[in-house]
Amino acid sequence: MLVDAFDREVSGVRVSLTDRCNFDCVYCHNEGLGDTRGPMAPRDHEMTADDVVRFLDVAREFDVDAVKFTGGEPMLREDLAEIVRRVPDGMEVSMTTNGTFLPGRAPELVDAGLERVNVSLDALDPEQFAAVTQSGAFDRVLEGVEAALDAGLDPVKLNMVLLRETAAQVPEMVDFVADRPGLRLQLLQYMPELTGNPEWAVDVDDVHEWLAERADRVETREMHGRRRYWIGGGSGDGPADDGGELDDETAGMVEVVDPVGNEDFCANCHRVRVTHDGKLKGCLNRTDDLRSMGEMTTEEIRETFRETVANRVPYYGEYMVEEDGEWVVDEKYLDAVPEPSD
Ligand SMILES: Nc1nc2c(ncn2[C@@H]2O[C@H](COP(=O)(O)OP(=O)(O)OP(=O)(O)O)[C@@H](O)[C@H]2O)c(=O)[nH]1
Ligand SMILES: C[S@@+](CC[C@H](N)C(=O)[O-])C[C@H]1O[C@@H](n2cnc3c(N)ncnc32)[C@H](O)[C@@H]1O
Ligand code: SF4
Ligand code: SF4
Repeated sequence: MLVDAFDREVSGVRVSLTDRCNFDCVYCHNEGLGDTRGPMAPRDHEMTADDVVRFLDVAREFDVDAVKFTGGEPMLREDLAEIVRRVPDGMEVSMTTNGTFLPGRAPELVDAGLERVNVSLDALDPEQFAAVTQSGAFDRVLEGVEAALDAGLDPVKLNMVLLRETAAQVPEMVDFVADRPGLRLQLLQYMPELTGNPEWAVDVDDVHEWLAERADRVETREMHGRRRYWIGGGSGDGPADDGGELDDETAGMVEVVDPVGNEDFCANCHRVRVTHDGKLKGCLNRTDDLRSMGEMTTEEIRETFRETVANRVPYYGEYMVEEDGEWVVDEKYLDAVPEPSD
């Protein structure tokens, strides 16, 4: 496995299959690339299925054992099932999607080898959902969640971005997953680094505190040091913290993804990203470290992957340092990486 200069092994890759999307969420970071484009926009700069598979074969050579397909909206790729089917053995295959295309297509993806899915759902109130996603597809997303569960993709994680406008929906969302075996909730701290509007964020410490009061068990994931709260699902004599057993099948699980200004999160980051047009990216938040894989020959991919890992640095605490309470780019990185040519 490749290891960067900060002792972080690279065990996962996140592949953006397109920068097109049928939604236009107000907060979207598009995996660090700015605005998404419309679903019908030209696709000629997207990696082909063969490119994606060649890349994954190289990643597997380097012992990467998980791939996440994302975007834009990855399900706009009509060849998605083919790509999933051709993922090399030994890699867990998951996808993050807005869910609208899961009805009707979930079974074929499972058949092709998809193991997990995260579905973005920012509110249970249709009007708030429409305001955030700038789309009216709320019912369709709920159908997508059902389709994923029916196809056996559980646990299905619902991704909810924590915004001031929708934060009041968190308790309802927690109940929603706690009442429904097979569902989990990820509360995503709003990341303003690439999208601005820091005033949209809520204080994530308050969210942790609120969850800790309700949780029967709290655990910390090695990946990013993320905290998980298990709610409900006590059996035996009482709640788990009173000596009863906690049943993971019936308990609701809520994970908080809180990267903003979080040095521990970055110190435990094991992922490299791939843009839809075939560039490697060592950090979600950076646009100055993109490396083109050129014609995407196996040798070019190998070389670019090695270089990307060798140059990866934790964003908070290394690339960004705190000065007088403000995060600023450490001077030594100001001219570190030239913009790649296409
Ligand atoms: N800054 C930062 N944010 C991340 C990182 N990974 C995930 N996130 C945030 O979490 C969001 C949801 O991520 P998902 O694509 O659903 O995947 P995930 O939750 O990281 O992955 P799994 O737990 O494996 O399903 C991302 O869009 C980011 O906002 C990361 O490495 N760095
Ligand atoms: C960029 S989307 C791509 C996949 C798919 N279109 C979807 O929405 O699930 C991946 C995830 O990023 C999250 N996301 C986008 N912009 C964000 C931001 N500024 N802060 C936190 N999460 C964000 C979305 O909510 C979604 O769960
Ligand atoms: S659905 Fe995903 S890619 Fe599309 S705008 Fe929303 S967050 Fe961005
Ligand atoms: S280094 Fe930090 S900000 Fe960058 S991708 Fe990893 S966890 Fe996210």
